[in-house]
Amino acid sequence: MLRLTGLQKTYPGFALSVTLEVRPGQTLALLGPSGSGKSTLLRLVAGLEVPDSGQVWLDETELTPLPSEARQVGFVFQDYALFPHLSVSENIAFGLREARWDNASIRKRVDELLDLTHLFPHAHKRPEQLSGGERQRVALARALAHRPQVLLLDEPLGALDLKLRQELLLELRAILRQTAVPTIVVTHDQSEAFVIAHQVTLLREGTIVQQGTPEQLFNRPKNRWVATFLGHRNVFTTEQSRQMGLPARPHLLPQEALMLGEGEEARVQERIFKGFTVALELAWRGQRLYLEGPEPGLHPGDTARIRVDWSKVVPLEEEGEKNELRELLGTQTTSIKP
Ligand SMILES: Nc1ncnc2c1ncn2[C@@H]1O[C@H](COP(=O)(O)OP(=O)(O)OP(=O)(O)O)[C@@H](O)[C@H]1O
Repeated sequence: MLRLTGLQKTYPGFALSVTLEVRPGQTLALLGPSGSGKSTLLRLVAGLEVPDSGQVWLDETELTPLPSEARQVGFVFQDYALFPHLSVSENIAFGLREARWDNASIRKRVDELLDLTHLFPHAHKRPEQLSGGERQRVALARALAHRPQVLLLDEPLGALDLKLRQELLLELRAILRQTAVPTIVVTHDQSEAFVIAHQVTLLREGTIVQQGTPEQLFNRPKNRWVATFLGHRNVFTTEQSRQMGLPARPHLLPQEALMLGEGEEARVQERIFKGFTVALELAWRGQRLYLEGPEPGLHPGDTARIRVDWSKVVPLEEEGEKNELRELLGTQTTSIKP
């Protein structure tokens, strides 16, 4: 188990302060906007930065006083940092030679990793002869070579184009599940975090805003900032909620709370064809509602009918509001009957 307890680091105009755990075999995705402190957190765990206070623990061992090379941490950097003059096999073997493994053990370990990352056909190529996705896998194999106790991946797919990212994401997920090393993956892409991680930690300006499983975060976002960051539409302020007849606090109306074709009248304002789905924007109770689904046969200017399942509406905290209040209000979800 990897534990960060009261870990703090301050730069001019920025303060990171985190406490979190990554259980054995689990992947934690660190999600947050640019500048929220994701890379700083990884660097603190890797021993590339010294914290102002707090500790990093691996099981019962405190890593904080140990230099980076003594921490048994595997790190994949955003740019992969491969050695350009070495072959794939030599890149993977590099750290093992440095650690004075014997030749037979190195050969065996490199073969295992070439197999795990499907790189056998490319073993003798140099990085410049590889595709972006292949380079990414070499960096991963190299980070895993010395059987690290912790794996840290900083935007592991960030340098790749969208299609390749999607392909490699599932592969990376499979490799991480197979290696079962506690892993922290930094990403700023919520869908990537959801696919890859058992737990997601959402960081904003150096502070953890919310953590939980992907389902917990997505289905029960804490406040409007989290809901919007995770890609939700229909996120309303207290004032907008009041106009719709909801209690006086912010709310999320998730897609599954909205039923088209029955209920109150709403005016279609926008229609966006997206291929597999069609998105509509509806004017309803003084607000704009966003709906996405199968072809509705509706166009701007048409009158639609919409029914809201109030039991599925999610009350949100005002930003900065205390957690206790949310727990109290969580029980009120089903009592909304405007
Ligand atoms: N060595 C440093 N000296 C001073 N400030 C730093 C240093 N490293 C990071 N920072 C600042 O700390 C803040 C967090 O940076 P960090 O790189 O951890 O963010 P991030 O969430 O990883 O961002 P991105 O997604 O853009 O990579 C930023 O405001 C950055 O300017």
